[in-house]
Amino acid sequence: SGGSPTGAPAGTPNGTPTDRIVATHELRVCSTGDYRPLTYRDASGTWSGIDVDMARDLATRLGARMTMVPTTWSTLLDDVTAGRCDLAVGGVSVTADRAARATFTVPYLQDGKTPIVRCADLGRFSTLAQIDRPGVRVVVNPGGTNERFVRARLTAATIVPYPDNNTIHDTVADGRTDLMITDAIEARWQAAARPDVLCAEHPDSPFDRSQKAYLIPPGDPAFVDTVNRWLTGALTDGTWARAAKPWLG
Ligand SMILES: O=C(O)C(=O)C[C@]1(C(=O)O)C=C[C@@H](O)C=C1
Repeated sequence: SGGSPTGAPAGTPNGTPTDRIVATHELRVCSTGDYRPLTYRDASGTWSGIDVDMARDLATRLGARMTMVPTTWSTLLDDVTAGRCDLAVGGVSVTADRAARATFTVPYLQDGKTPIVRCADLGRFSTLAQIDRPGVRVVVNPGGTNERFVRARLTAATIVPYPDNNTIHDTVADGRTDLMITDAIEARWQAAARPDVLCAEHPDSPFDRSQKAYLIPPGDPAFVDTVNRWLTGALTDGTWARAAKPWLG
């Protein structure tokens, strides 16, 4: 099943998730591995994170094994639309450009952008007016909504691109940069990981609001339904809470 009238695979150049999962019993999960507490790939290549555990639970429910497919924030959408994975997880924000080319599940988290600063600087970089001044160095990981936010909202501050989102917070901690603007769940986690050094500025009242969801290749509404049913259940039956506990306490 799943073939288009021309015989070419439906959905993406690599067929649909449903067809692939039925044929291979494998769930291929794209993730960047650089966004704790949601997705993390350590130096030895071991994956962890709330969304990684969630994807593993989905795979189990599908009778499939999970294979992680490393991606980056700049290439995630192309990897999904090309069908290089069946699902992308790990803090993916619902955006119009992504929704135009692929399909989001129901959202599982509300979030928003907030500064992460040296605790010694708490209160200095709280508002965008305080941040958007000459000489203020704002570090940003490329390719995602963090970059989009700072490039849209800051004109006077110096935007410092930094490629490795697993070590980017070190640049704030040791003074190479002044702050990062990122999702509150990340700001809170990084601040908790380095108490008295890194502080989340106002994570309960972020600059904007966004929703996190999982992203599915286009053209497989049956798979979207399956994942939505699983996700809706997982949010209420304790599956999400169990995945979150080791990270969020
Ligand atoms: O692109 C998105 O949707 C994200 O929310 C991912 C994003 C980003 O905005 O760059 C968010 C926080 C992490 O620091 C890494 C990536």
